[in-house]
Amino acid sequence: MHLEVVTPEEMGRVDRAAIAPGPHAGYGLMRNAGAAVAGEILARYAEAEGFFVLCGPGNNGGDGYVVARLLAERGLEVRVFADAGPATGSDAALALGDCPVKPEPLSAFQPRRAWLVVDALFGAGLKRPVEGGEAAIIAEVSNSGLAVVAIDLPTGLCGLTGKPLGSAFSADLTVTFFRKKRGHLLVPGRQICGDLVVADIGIADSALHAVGCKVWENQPPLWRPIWPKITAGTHKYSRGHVAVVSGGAITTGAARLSALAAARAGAGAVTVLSPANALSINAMHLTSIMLRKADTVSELQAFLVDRKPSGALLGPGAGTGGRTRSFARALLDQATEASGLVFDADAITAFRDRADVFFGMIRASAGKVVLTPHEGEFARLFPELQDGTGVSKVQRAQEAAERSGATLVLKGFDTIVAAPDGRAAINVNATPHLATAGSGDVLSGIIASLMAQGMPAFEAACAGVWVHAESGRTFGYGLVAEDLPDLLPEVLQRLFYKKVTPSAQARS
Ligand SMILES: NC(=O)C1=CN([C@@H]2O[C@H](COP(=O)(O)OP(=O)(O)OC[C@H]3O[C@@H](n4cnc5c(N)ncnc54)[C@H](OP(=O)(O)O)[C@@H]3O)[C@@H](O)[C@H]2O)[C@@H](O)CC1
Ligand SMILES: Nc1ncnc2c1ncn2[C@@H]1O[C@H](COP(=O)(O)OP(=O)(O)O)[C@@H](O)[C@H]1O
Ligand SMILES: [K+]
Repeated sequence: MHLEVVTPEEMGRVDRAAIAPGPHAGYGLMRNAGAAVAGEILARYAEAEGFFVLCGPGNNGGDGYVVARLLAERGLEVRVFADAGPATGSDAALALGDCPVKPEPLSAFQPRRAWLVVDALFGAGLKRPVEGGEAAIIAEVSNSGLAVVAIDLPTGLCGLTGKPLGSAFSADLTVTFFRKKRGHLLVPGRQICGDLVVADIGIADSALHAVGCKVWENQPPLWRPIWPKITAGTHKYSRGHVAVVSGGAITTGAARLSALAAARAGAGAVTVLSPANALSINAMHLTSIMLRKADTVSELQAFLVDRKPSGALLGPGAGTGGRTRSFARALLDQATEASGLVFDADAITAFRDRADVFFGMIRASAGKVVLTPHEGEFARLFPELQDGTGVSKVQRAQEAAERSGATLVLKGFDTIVAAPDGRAAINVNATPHLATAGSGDVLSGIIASLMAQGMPAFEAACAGVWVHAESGRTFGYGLVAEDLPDLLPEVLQRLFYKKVTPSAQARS
């Protein structure tokens, strides 16, 4: 499985590198692309009574002419619609020349029951909002309810941002080539694409080297090889010790959710640091998790010196005032290279008017730092990068990571993890069932735990986001945040399952 996710511009560079060898290599790739699309159509829509192929003026339209030819050569009923023809001498012009079906104008299009629409209007070359004749035909097809197969990208979907540019098709199936594009995975693009198939059209993997892609789909191969190992010599503190800062008497639940999640994710010891006024309520609800009083910075510092936790989490239920800010400073100041620090929820909001101070503290810290904002919290620290600016969610997270010096987890259905060095991952296994109070507290606890166990920040964040989402999917309807930590063992068994025979002796 290839996990790189490219931009349309990067794909263009890959295409150009692939077609450099000869004058007809471009048309060769186009024929392969069209054959891949036709193959998927025949496999999935064999019962269609006919095929409308809508072709644009560029190479996406060229792919469409290839599909039309291949379907027509099988004796199937095919009608092609196009307004502007391809540029003379282009690959698309060669494809049109080989196509036995004469194009009709878009205005002649009329839906017919049981026919399939093949969308080859615009793909990676979409440059401006879709309007006019193309917008009209998109509306007509949408109203007709006919199934749509999109070539490369549904027309109107921006392959970079995942957002529509003007009118856009909603496809049932999208067939793209070589690698997924960001717009296929970001919302709403992911929904607009329908099923997504990535076809091999003969471009060598090495063509990616020149592009230096640093964005991946978040899947276990990215981080499973460095998931913390346990052996016969492991003891509880060598598995990582996580400190979770609790809020006051009526906001303690969030920290306990995080603490339990940290323990379930493998930390050998977890301590809740509680204000005096919440000690008894925390004590009543904690069993394997330890508890220590920490009202002041000096009490926190004494704990850090005394117990040397390898991870800490500040934010869930912590409050947005001076205690949270001074605790953040103490954690960052005393961190070593082995320390993993997560700042979530209130710890992010506490710095809303002092973002640059916070970023300065993060940069000066020796620790591995992860910030886990949802869009609202993100906008408080990075108002100029908030959603709606036309910039993709991947780029917003990358810029925020670079600016803050922390690994960013920008949450949502399409959570982005971005490292300050430009690496980023797009998560794809979340379920809307995760939209429940406290679910983010569980996530931050898992990430703190994985860093405390030695994982680097980017991989810990990617792994945490994936197992958190997988837990949500495993439960489904009725999920509340309390369920998530208890689902982690099942998810981790599936992830690391090893067959054990009855006579096998344990070696590790
Ligand atoms: N070897 C390869 O390269 C391979 C590429 N492949 C295929 O090529 C596709 C990319 O092709 P592409 O670059 O020609 O872009 P494409 O999506 O056809 O659109 C460009 C045209 O549309 C126009 N236009 C844009 N927006 C518009 C709008 N809103 N409203 C109206 N017009 C608009 C734009 O006009 P212009 O701005 O130049 O005036 C230009 O004429 C890719 O998606 C894949 O399917 C495969 O064959 C595999 C091998
Ligand atoms: N619609 C959704 N689809 C998938 N995941 C979601 C959705 N809404 C929220 N989530 C996930 O649920 C978690 C919620 O975190 P957050 O908003 O911080 O909640 P809380 O503060 O209540 O703990 C995040 O991991 C987020 O990515
Ligand atoms: K298309």
